[in-house]
Amino acid sequence: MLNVVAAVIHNPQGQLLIAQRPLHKHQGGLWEFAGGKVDADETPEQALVRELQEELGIQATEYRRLLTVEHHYPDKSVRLQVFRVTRFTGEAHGAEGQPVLWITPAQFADYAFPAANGPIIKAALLPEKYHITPEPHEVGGDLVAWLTPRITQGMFVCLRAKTLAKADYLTLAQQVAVICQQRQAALILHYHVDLLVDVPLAAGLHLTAQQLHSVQSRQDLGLAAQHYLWVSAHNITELNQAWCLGADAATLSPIKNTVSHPEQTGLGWPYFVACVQQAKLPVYALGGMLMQDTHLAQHYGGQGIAGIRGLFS
Ligand SMILES: Nc1nc2c([nH]c(=O)n2[C@@H]2O[C@H](COP(=O)(O)OP(=O)(O)OP(=O)(O)O)[C@@H](O)[C@H]2O)c(=O)[nH]1
Ligand SMILES: [Mg+2]
Repeated sequence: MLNVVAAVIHNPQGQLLIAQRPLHKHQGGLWEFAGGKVDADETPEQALVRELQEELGIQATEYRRLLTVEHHYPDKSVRLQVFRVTRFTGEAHGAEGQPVLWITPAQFADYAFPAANGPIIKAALLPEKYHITPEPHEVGGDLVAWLTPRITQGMFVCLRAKTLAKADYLTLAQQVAVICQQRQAALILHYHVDLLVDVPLAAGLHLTAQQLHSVQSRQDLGLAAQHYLWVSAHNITELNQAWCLGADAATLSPIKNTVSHPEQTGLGWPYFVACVQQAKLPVYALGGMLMQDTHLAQHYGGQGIAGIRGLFS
């Protein structure tokens, strides 16, 4: 397996950098995330910094792991360790003569990428906060009315309503799906695997840790490639299982002690750090999170925070 690092690079305008692969190279002519092969004597982090200097003339100064993708092309197998680069010095340009572009998230559909890049593009578009809804009865019964002013562009909204019967959940999901579409937000259905076909506007599915143990593969869930699969995990074993299943992101909980689950002791940030260092998929800290924990979770290697009470404004 060829070890490769690649970088999802952000600029302060919210754009992402893509580069065109030289025609004579593997997957030539297609667009990619800058990066290249990890040398034998290098860590992935060293390779990342070196490749970005060589290919773009920039010095990466703030980055964290995003995901690992293993892909088998007919002629070679690659392991892409992808980083999110959030700060750099210098001006990015095609230092090897290759065309480079800053594009908005909506523009990804306009460019052709190698087959391995599907999950990378999805991960690149993940938000730094994952919004899980309260139960309808916790907000006076009318969750649609409660959500309507709160859903904004780019949000990922996980519709979690364990107290509702399946039929009521479906009705609610169809209503929330329309609001999400209007706001360009992504609706993630929770638990009800078979309802995805009834809510074509939904962007994906969120499995409980218990469901994770009973599902064999992503295919069994009837998900299309563009659907997001989220998983609730509570330890590193479940994070690994989630990656093997082809999940796109996971929550790790409970990080802190919470009012909602007083019987569970928080895992704590040191455990969060240990998990995200080994995880091959984007991880969100969940359990007692407040807005101000976002940067802390990212500093510790997570993609951000997930939450119910602390997150919706
Ligand atoms: N850098 C990069 N490589 C990718 C991406 N997607 C993908 O499948 N690859 C594959 O991963 C491998 C990385 O190779 P590379 O050509 O960038 O390696 P490199 O910069 O060290 O170049 P060189 O040794 O050819 O000069 C290639 O087989 C390429 O097709 C991507 O988004 N970025
Ligand atoms: Mg390269």
